Amino acid sequence: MPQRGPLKLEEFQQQYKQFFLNSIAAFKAPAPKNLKSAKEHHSSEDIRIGARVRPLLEGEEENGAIASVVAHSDAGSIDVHELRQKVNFKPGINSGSFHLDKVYGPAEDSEVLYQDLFKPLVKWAWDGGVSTLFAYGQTGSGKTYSVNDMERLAATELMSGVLGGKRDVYICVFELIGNASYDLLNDHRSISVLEDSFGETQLVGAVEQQPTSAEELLALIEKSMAFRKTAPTVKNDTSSRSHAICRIRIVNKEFPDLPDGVLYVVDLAGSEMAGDIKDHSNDRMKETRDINVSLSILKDCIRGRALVDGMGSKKNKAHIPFRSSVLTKVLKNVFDVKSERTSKTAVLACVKPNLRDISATKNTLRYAELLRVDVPTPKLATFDGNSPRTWNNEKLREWIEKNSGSPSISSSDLAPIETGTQLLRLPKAEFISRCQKTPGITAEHARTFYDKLWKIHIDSRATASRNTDGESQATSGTATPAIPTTPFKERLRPGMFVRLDWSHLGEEHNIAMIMCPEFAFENPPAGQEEKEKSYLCARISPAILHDAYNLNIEPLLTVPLSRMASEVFMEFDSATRYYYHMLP
Ligand SMILES: Nc1ncnc2c1ncn2[C@@H]1O[C@H](COP(=O)(O)OP(=O)(O)OP(=O)(O)O)[C@@H](O)[C@H]1O
Repeated sequence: MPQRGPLKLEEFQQQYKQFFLNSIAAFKAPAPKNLKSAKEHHSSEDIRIGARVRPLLEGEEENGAIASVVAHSDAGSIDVHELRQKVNFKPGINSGSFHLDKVYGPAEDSEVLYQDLFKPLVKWAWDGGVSTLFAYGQTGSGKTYSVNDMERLAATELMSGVLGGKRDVYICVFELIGNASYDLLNDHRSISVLEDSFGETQLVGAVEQQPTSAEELLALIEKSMAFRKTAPTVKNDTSSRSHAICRIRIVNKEFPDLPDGVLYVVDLAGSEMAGDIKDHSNDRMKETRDINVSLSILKDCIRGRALVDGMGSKKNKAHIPFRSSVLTKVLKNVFDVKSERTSKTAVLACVKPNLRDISATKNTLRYAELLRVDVPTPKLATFDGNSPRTWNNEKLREWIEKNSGSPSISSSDLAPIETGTQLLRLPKAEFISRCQKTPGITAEHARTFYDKLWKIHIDSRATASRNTDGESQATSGTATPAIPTTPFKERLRPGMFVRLDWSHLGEEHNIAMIMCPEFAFENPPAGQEEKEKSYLCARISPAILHDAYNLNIEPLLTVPLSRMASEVFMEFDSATRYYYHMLP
């Protein structure tokens, strides 16, 4: 019977189910658009973006749900199909494909996902690095299910001793709701996220537990989940309305002075679409908006970090707005480009297969695709014997054999495939344990060799930056020397921050930004030329955020040169619109 008027969506989907399934079977995905040459571009090695399509659940199948998402694990792509009613009331199909680093279909179990995506992160943290797994997706898409399985498998690996070496494991689990944070291992007590004077994020008031077996570790994770705030949403009756963060800190007992490994597992709050929140209370609407804003900032941070890693030496020029949300502030050492530690990140976008949820699925996959940043494949710079960053594996191995003392460290144990840059990125504990695979190499010997490699690297960077400064001076022809060793009073310029030697201003208020010389716009009064040179300066004052400062244009201070004590380095964060101290 030809259709004469519009059908209700559910009826329409059921009536044309077979047409839809046939169209899906006949669909051939087009080649991805804008595919850049693999030689010139690659997705970041340290940030892997994957997606998992969960199976249709029993109840969903009984209710006539239609699977409309097809995962192609080999090709790393997911096809998404939408059944639509044309203007003439006939059925049509809209299909599209998303391309990610890894894709897992409904038939693939969590073990495959663990081996592929999460196990390398667990090993990285065990070796002293920073690793993070994010699970993201619509409510009810399987985030908690996947995260629980990853934690279970990781707990067994971390506590069974198979990873080698002696470590103590500490766990802390907390949740973030808006700007508030709560300890999930300590009766849901409130905790504070603060940055200390070393720039490290501290969870003040959070309790860390030290499990001694996989069972204890899992029991703690389970206990924490019971405290997690849940409230019913339209899509999932026990939807998580908070970001839950499980932080596992791994202390290397053999080298306690080395930085601890950190493994974060972040079960992000379910994202909801406008249609799903229309019946919510104002509080719930605000909560949902906060969640969506924090997910958007997280996206900027993950993309920013991938771009920075891909840009290499230009990294100080990039801005990553990690201070803009509590979630990304907590994960500062994952995103802060000034942190010398290399971090590895995996994102798992979880989606439902149902036709009914296709819009949310497309949003999730679009978000995941945005996180996957193609970066230029680094070209190895011209070989320089004094710069490890320019060494390919062959040159690096030659150098190791000749320079690692007696007995010499086996280069095939220390750097079987790595280039100089890759070896420099290894966590120190991993470097030492690789050296110790050579018989007769002590930890002391390995440490000294690590320091030797790093000394050459740092010297080569200092030389390069001196050369660059020299070049920029020569090309700009400016008389102002750019080398930091020049006394700051000889290179004053508008925008420079200086600490003032005026005790009455107080510790926190004695920094100012130079605007211009005192008589930049008018002639000095007669006799004034003879006096000491002064500058108009704008003072900065502490803001409400910790360690943040405001710039006060009014009233300007007139500061004589003799009252300027030292240069201060500050950076402007456009997201919070505050200034922060930074290292020179
Ligand atoms: N891969 C899977 N295999 C079988 N069942 C799954 C799978 N993934 C999820 N499920 C089931 O789907 C339902 C929803 O999953 P889950 O609670 O993990 O969703 P969620 O994304 O964490 O939702 P929310 O954000 O609302 O907490 C659960 O009943 C879970 O057991």
